[in-house]
Amino acid sequence: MTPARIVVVGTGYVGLTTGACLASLGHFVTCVDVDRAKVSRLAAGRVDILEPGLADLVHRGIAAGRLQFVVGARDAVRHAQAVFLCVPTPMGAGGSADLRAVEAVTAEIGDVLPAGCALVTKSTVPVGTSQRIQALVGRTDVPVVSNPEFLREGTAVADFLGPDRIVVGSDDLAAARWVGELYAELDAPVVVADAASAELVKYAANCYLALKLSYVNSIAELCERLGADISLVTEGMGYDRRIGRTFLKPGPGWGGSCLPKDTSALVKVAESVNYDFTMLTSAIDENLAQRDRIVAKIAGAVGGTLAGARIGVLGLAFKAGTNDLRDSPALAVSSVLCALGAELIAYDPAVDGEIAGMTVVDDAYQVAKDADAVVVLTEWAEFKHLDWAAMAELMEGIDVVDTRNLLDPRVIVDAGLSWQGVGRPRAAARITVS
Ligand SMILES: NC(=O)C1=CN([C@@H]2O[C@H](COP(=O)(O)OP(=O)(O)OC[C@H]3O[C@@H](n4cnc5c(N)ncnc54)[C@H](O)[C@@H]3O)[C@@H](O)[C@H]2O)C=CC1
Ligand SMILES: O=C(O)[C@H]1O[C@H](OP(=O)(O)OP(=O)(O)OC[C@H]2O[C@@H](n3ccc(=O)[nH]c3=O)[C@H](O)[C@@H]2O)[C@H](O)[C@@H](O)[C@@H]1O
Repeated sequence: MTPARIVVVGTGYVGLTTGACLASLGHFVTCVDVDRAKVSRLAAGRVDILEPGLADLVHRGIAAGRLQFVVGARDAVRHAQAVFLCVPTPMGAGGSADLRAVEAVTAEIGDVLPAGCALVTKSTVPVGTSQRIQALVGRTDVPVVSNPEFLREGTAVADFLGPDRIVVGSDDLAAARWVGELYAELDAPVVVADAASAELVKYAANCYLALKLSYVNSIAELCERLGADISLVTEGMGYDRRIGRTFLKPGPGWGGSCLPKDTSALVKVAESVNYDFTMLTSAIDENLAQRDRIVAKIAGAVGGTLAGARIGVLGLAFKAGTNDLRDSPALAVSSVLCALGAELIAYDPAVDGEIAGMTVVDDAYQVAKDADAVVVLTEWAEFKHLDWAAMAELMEGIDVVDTRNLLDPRVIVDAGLSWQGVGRPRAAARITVS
């Protein structure tokens, strides 16, 4: 297709990835943000988030004259053919999606958008938002199109350029199709839908993933109580193509910047049409229960009392491959441990700086020093390859709680330590009698 003039508003995980990737597909993209310092850094080619390939695409886009960064959406959109809204939609008071940023940008640019320019929501927004935006713009010559984004943090560029599908929805189907064509270079099915269906796809997908994870954490709990091994159970389940092999790993609960807020928002959307979405509220409750079970497991590892215990924490990010701490289960577990009186020494390969309630150090061995127990909360591969015999030497206690089932229990036991994971049999340290 002929390259289009595109404006992307918001340069976070989604906006920056969208801008840089659309530029790499040949479009002319202007990225806008309210954060002046961020815009200056990006204009100089400096990318702060940990996303493989993103900095490279930004550099190439700038060098090719197809990508620029500015402050001020109102001026930027005057010649745009499409404006992508990629601003935050966090959990608002009461649990619904907070649409203030989406509405603020719409109000800022509505009257200066050129006729025919598509106003595209890539931010995750509840059903009905397209209509709301259309009403706010108050113009019939500006079609509003929902184009939800499914990328994951840590693999944002690869996900954007190799998506499972592209969803475009609008009550103006021609506009939706045109937005779909902006991705023509990509080899992906395009689902063209009405606005409400497109908006709901996003929540339905994220909430399904959350349901799957809560289910797997529940099965892991059953494994512990019944003497089964979740790694074998999920292996056996995963070969069934109807179930699939991904999103079957138990952990300290699911988190991140989206699953928690999106599950909460969909419960609220359901409430607004008098539907009590008990299946989803159960998944949310189960996620809190999982965190509490993990805390209990850690307490058990230090003899039942966390007060005064020194716990070494490996991993703070909400999953491996990102430095994003938003709604991180690792932080949620840590804050309960801290509230119960534990002393926390933490290390994450992608996180530095101060975090309340813990001492953040810059290598894993410092975490082990004098620790009563070491807890793996994020599944960074490097934790697997630590010298666990050296870790054991440094530790005061012998317990390793591996909430991601990341480590090889034999390696831990060979190092003279005890291992316990989630939903798997424990591997106790061998007692050597001299
Ligand atoms: N993070 C993710 O992996 C994914 C996020 N989403 C959705 O995408 C949306 C954005 O999420 P993230 O990229 O994670 O957010 P983010 O917090 O990383 O970035 C948002 C950016 O928007 C800027 N911004 C805020 N208000 C603005 C305004 N009025 N004008 C211009 N810029 C403004 C902020 O300064 C920030 O740079 C959310 O709705 C989220 O649910 C969807 C798929 C994946
Ligand atoms: O809307 C969004 O923001 C995005 O939310 C998630 O992506 P992301 O937040 O990057 O993280 P995931 O990889 O989905 O992981 C979410 C949480 O589930 C946990 N998880 C994931 C997989 C698994 O098997 N087990 C498990 O505990 C992770 O550790 C993490 O805490 C979705 O996977 C994306 O498709 C979606 O676009």
